[in-house]
Amino acid sequence: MVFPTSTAPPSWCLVVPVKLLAHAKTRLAGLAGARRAELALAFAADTITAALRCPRVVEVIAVSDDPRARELLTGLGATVVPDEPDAGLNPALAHGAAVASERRPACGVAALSADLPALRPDELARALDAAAGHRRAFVPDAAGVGTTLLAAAPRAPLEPAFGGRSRDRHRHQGAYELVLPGIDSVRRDVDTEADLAAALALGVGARTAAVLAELGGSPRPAEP
Ligand SMILES: Nc1nc2c(ncn2[C@@H]2O[C@H](COP(=O)(O)OP(=O)(O)OP(=O)(O)O)[C@@H](O)[C@H]2O)c(=O)[nH]1
Ligand SMILES: C=C(OP(=O)(O)O)C(=O)O
Repeated sequence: MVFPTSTAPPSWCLVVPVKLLAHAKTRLAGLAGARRAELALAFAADTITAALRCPRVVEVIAVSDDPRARELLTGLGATVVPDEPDAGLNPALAHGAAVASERRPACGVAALSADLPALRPDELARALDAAAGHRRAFVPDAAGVGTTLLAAAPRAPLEPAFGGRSRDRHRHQGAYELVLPGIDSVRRDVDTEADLAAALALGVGARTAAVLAELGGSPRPAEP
């Protein structure tokens, strides 16, 4: 997207939900065994590292009660807030969005899945730039069933409806569906071993690559 020279591109505050690692990525238990929590944390860390490198992103707010996640993600530069009201994914996202709006009232707020280990900052910028023209907009996941990014303009309510077939839910709510070329890494969430193979083909971040290497694979890290 081209912005007039006198106008800065819109800035965004991202909200990234990270549930207790012991309960995360259960569909990867066969692959990761006892390292499943480690792998879930690596996904979140790579997602947030890429998000923080995106020039449109001024702050990443991780919503998590997991002590290991809180420590690592704070060290990466995220702002970490408690998982309130402790009522599941969408209430956690609404809480993070409220914190984001209070801290950054001039910014758009976008919820981003924590399981995007191949995420690239330039592709995230492309998606956020496309979202900027809309009150609410979303990116469907690679399978076309769920959602990986839900964005709201400054002062617009986020109204997250993630979980299961959230693509249909967000569409029926009236959020604009972003259908764009060149955002594969934003859409590539990883729930299953097949998803992970697809993410590896795109190139995963360093922390995911390291955990997979310890598990015996030979992943291809993403370009910096
Ligand atoms: N803070 C917070 N994040 C959540 C909660 N539930 C899910 N998430 C996050 O939402 C995203 C999607 O999570 P799910 O699909 O429910 O679970 P998952 O751990 O990815 O995978 P499965 O165990 O295979 O279902 C991930 O980033 C999770 O960390 C919650 O109650 N609180
Ligand atoms: C929560 C979601 O993702 P998943 O369950 O696929 O991780 C979603 O797509 O709304």
